[in-house]
Amino acid sequence: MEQHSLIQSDGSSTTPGYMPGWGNDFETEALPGALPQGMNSPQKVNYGLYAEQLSGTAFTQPGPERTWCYRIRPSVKHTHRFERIQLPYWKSAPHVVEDVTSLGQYRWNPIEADGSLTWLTGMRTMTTAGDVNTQVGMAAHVYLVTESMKDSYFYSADSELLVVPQEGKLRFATELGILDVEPKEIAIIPRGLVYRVEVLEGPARGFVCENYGAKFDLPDRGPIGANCLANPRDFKAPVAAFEDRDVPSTVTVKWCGQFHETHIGHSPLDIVAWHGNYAPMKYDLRAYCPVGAILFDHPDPSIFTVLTAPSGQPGVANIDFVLFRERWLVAEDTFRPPWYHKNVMSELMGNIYGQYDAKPEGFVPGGMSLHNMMLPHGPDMDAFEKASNSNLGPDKLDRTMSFMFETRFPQHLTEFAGKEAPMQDNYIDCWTSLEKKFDGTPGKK
Ligand SMILES: O=C(O)Cc1cc(O)ccc1O
Ligand SMILES: [Fe+2]
Repeated sequence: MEQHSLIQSDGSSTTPGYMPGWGNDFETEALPGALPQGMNSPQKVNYGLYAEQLSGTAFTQPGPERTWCYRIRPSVKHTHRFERIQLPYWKSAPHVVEDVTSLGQYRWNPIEADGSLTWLTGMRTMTTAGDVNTQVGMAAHVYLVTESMKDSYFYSADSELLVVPQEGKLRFATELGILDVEPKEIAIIPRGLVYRVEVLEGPARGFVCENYGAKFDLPDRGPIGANCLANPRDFKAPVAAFEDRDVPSTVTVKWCGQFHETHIGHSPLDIVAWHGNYAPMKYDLRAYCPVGAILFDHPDPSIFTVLTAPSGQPGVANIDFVLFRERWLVAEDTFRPPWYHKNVMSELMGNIYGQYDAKPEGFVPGGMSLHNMMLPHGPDMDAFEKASNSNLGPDKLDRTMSFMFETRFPQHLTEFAGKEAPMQDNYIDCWTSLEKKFDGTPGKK
């Protein structure tokens, strides 16, 4: 066995296997007969395994999500005494920096990795919103990863993580199995799940939405019906994979915004079989089927929602994850790019690759922008002029993918975002040359 790999039921250690279906009740075993049938908690489990439940929702919540795990050692054996450690670039809400103002339109160039960084040391928080202690809101991060975690594991008690790779390829070796993810794919890592992150192709860069609140779910499609947007079958959970390795290891826990570390004598990725509906997932964004205007006008971008995390108030998301991908533009007599607007929600955008229609220049792959609550924004001068004057045949918006983390809570810049990250100081100039066309006479100008 390779030192840092999981053994799978077919004996291979490098090719992850996946099971389809968002929210499915999965069952999977890496050794035959390891999964109890007909019950969860038999007096003795086969192979001498321990049964352990991982509850991702309150026991009594409608539609509970939980997974039963059958493992070599119970997790409690993994958690002796915790020692506080510092990961100064990973911040949690509430976090308002005195001399950094979040009121403004902001844009950043891609952040580059500096030195050797792991999933933990390479996490750079850009914004935080809400409050991790009351389980509302989110944080937006950029990750820069050059090194695999070695005998080192992590879980977040605070949050589920939505991972949006932009460069490089990562492996999430989790308690429930392996997920490999690369640009144009996403991963969703649930609260409480232990994993290590390995670099398959580096350096790796991407974005993370850390969701402190209720889990991401597929949006209701309303009148769209039962199909399109993100279809449940395109989400994949890993098959069970475990390792039986007795080596000194560390487990880092994120808990109420603080990081603590404990030492254990073995790999915690020791779940041989599991069943349930609380699992990590990956999704290929190329499977997303956009629905949009086919005659005139520009619908609200909620039509491009991939996943939504509810806030408790119907229709008002704690977070929407929205995808602007390749699509045909066919609307007649229409200004086709996003309109100018102010929004009660706060919009953080990232560019995965290509050109975004409202910002042909400056919003580059790996870059980000922030348009906070009720701050006006919209197409830059070039986009406005082009879209106002072009001949409107069917146009393919091709080779492009950007996304938005949109939250009902204002997003506060971290010190890193305000002072260290490559902010474009001249961003708001992209609108200054929009000139007055009005001269009191009717007619289109
Ligand atoms: O570029 C943005 O600001 C995101 C966005 C896209 C869109 O199509 C409509 C509104 C909107 O906020
Ligand atoms: Fe917007």
